[in-house]
Amino acid sequence: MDMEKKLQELKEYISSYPDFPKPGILFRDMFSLLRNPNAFKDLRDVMVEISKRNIPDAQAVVGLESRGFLFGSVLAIELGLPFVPIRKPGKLPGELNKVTYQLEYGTDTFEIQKDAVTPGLKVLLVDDLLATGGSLKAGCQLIEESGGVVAGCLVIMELVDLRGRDKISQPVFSLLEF
Ligand SMILES: O=P(O)(O)OC[C@H]1O[C@H](OP(=O)(O)OP(=O)(O)O)[C@H](O)[C@@H]1O
Ligand SMILES: Nc1ncnc2[nH]cnc12
Repeated sequence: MDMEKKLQELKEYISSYPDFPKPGILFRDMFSLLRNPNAFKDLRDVMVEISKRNIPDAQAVVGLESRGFLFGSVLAIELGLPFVPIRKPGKLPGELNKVTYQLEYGTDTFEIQKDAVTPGLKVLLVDDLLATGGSLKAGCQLIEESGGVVAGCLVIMELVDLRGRDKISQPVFSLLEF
């Protein structure tokens, strides 16, 4: 596979919306890519190759609600690994671990089911997009506080100017840079 060529082509499928959802935000919409079945398949192939190459020891895929579920679940099936969700508060049953993290204004909470993370479990953490890095950092913290190890993070899009990756101490792999 010519990875660079494929990534260039995939980037063309991402639509951009100025001033959504707030003035000053340039929203990168990956649903325009998912509408094209061949582009979605190519994206899947690239995700699988990058994960196998860089995070070969992953034992589970954890996805961040909600757009992270789309890519995390595809990757889990392709890699033959369990899929585990990290959800916003009040959605998961059973015993939970929680982390509260900072948003631009205020705070939010992520939750994970305690029995989904066995001690030392090596996790591949997946989300659609890395902006300020607050969500991915909170996801890493939650996995590690639950006893797991973040072997690596994979995001489809990275907004490089926001320098979100500087907040994350674990390896971060991104497919499309904006
Ligand atoms: O790097 P950050 O500044 O934390 O931003 C990135 C996060 O923001 C979006 O999630 P959102 O909370 O909008 O959830 P959604 O996937 O449910 O739309 C996106 O899906 C990432 O999870
Ligand atoms: N600019 C952006 N586009 C799409 N999703 C986002 N989540 C956070 N920032 C975003």
